[in-house]
Amino acid sequence: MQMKVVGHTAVAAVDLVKVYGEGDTAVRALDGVTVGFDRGRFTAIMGPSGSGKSTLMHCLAGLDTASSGQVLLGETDLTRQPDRVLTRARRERIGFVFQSFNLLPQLTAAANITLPLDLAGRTPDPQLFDRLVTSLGLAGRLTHRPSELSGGQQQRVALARALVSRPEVLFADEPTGNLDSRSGAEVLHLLRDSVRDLGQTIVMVTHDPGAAAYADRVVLLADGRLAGEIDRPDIASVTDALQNLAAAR
Ligand SMILES: Nc1ncnc2c1ncn2[C@@H]1O[C@H](COP(=O)(O)OP(=O)(O)OP(=O)(O)O)[C@@H](O)[C@H]1O
Repeated sequence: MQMKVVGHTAVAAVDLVKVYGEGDTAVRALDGVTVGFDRGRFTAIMGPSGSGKSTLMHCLAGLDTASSGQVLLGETDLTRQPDRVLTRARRERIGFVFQSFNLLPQLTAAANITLPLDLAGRTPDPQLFDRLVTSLGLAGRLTHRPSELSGGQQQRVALARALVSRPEVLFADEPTGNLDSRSGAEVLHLLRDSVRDLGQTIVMVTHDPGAAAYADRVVLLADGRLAGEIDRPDIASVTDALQNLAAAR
């Protein structure tokens, strides 16, 4: 199946299949998923454990290769690129925020934020850097090392690091999974602000209906297939949808 790339789609999966293993033990983690993610929108991917959320995100982000189907990042079909192009796309076009903050302990917050750009030989845009550290509440923390920062502050450094390169898509994998509820809410607010203020596109995997309620849209997966979506979700609509999916199993 060919999908026409429309200008407002930042990243899309087209009839995406991912099979782990072979023969009797093969697992069809993605079973023909077609879904697009609009530019400048915040989408959460949800579904029961084992439904394929992480696999979908990893394939969309070029961290894993699909068995068949396409992943379109803008106009680039990531499934047809050699490793070096994939590596460049991950470095230059995609941002990541993970549950574990993945900061380098020996570097200051400022050096962690600019590290990917430094490695790529690019100079950070000073205005964007200042705007991000101010809006993320990090201005007074730039010379601190990760061990001198709270979990919430470390995740905000990771967010600044992801945003400072102006990625086409920011992928967030359970970004609040290691945070207390107050720091988690702060990070979710900041994700939403980056969509509103910078036009950032965000795709987030989460188990938490409270986190998903910050998104503009929820995409539901079950057994490796698309199982519905919710526009302008709130906690009640997401909780109901997840309960319906669990009851249907
Ligand atoms: N590397 C792997 N090798 C074999 N099977 C795998 C591998 N990674 C994932 N799977 C299987 O693929 C299916 C989908 O897994 P995936 O991690 O994408 O689901 P998920 O919805 O993110 O789950 P969770 O909510 O528990 O993190 C599961 O059945 C899982 O066991």
